[in-house]
Amino acid sequence: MSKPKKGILLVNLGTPDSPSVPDVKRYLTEFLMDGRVIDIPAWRRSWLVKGIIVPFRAPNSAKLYKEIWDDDTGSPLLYYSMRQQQLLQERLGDEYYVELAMRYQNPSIASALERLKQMKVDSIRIIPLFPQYASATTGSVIEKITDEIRNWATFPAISIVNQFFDHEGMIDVFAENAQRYRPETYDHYLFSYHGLPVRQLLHVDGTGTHRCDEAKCREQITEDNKFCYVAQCYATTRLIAKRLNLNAEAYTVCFQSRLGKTPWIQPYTSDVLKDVAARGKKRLLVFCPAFVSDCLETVYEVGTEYATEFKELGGEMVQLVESLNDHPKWIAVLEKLVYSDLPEWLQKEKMTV
Ligand SMILES: C=CC1=C(C)c2cc3[nH]c(cc4nc(cc5[nH]c(cc1n2)c(C)c5CCC(=O)O)C(CCC(=O)O)=C4C)c(C)c3C=C
Ligand SMILES: [Fe+2]
Ligand SMILES: [Fe+2]
Repeated sequence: MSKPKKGILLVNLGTPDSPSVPDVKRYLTEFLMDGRVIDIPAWRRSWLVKGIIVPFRAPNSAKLYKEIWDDDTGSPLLYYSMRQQQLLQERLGDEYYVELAMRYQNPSIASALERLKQMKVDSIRIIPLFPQYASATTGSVIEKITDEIRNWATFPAISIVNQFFDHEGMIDVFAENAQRYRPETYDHYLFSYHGLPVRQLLHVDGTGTHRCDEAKCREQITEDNKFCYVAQCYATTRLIAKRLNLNAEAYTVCFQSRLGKTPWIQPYTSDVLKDVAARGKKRLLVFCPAFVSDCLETVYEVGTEYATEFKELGGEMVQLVESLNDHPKWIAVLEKLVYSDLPEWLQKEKMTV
């Protein structure tokens, strides 16, 4: 019998094929028609997404995508995801086949799974590239993969990394990336995570018994909130802050990229900018630890939009700490996620983060 062949499937969110309006429309339609993203009845979602959100949003989103699109490498999200795939493949060697897929658009999950099937792999390790668990991201990737493989005649051994919000190596890379900006020279620090509609914070213990109790989730991960996105965002923050010796008054956790009129997780980053500017803070260092690759939401929303807004409010500068991208230590973390049977938080005796 030949050596075992192990398949690895990295999955990130997705990006349009190009910054043209038709490609952005196609991307937004697939993304927002996902029932885990816009979690309302299908007929209303279809009417809202196809009739209102996409026609009105796509031309503006296409302009923003043009701002971040590189002539040679295209979308930063796809570029860094491909680098992660390539570098992880180099680290793991030829016993492994590392595939990359995007939840929306290309390379598609169906095509990546088909390639793994054709390679006759014995196992598939699925790594959704979202440190903190959310139904709209990791949950959606798992649902989509399950749908795609439903009719396979034979299943290889399949395993999933469902969260890695407290991975020490990941925390180290964010802290190390901050060092190059001399963090001690800033007068406040933001940890700006992608937001979610509040109504999606149900089932935070996995049984449907508990919903998010934000006041508690800000403090600790427990048995009752171990799948809560908010609790995990605060836990990631505490660990990075500890690595950088930041005390609790020096930083604020906030949530960006709100869509629509329903309440999303608060505080909103745009409100926090106003608040810190009013408190006379001038120099902000901003971390975005929900993203493992730089993308529209980091490069443009934080690096350009929030930076401009903050200056208009009287601030001096906003510095974005780049994401994990192709940092060698991040690729080493991915390698550990390939090997580890249990996530770090399950290996600890008590959940103390
Ligand atoms: C942490 C990861 C993410 C969560 C959680 C998430 C939830 C979420 N997003 C939208 C709507 C949009 N998000 C958009 C872009 C975008 N979102 C993420 C990640 C998460 N989203 C990333 C990495 C990106 C950037 C992709 C890129 O190509 O660079 C967009 C598109 C851009 C725009 O038009 O503004 C939308 C729309 C919802 C509704 C949601 C939760 C329910
Ligand atoms: Fe998003
Ligand atoms: Fe919570």
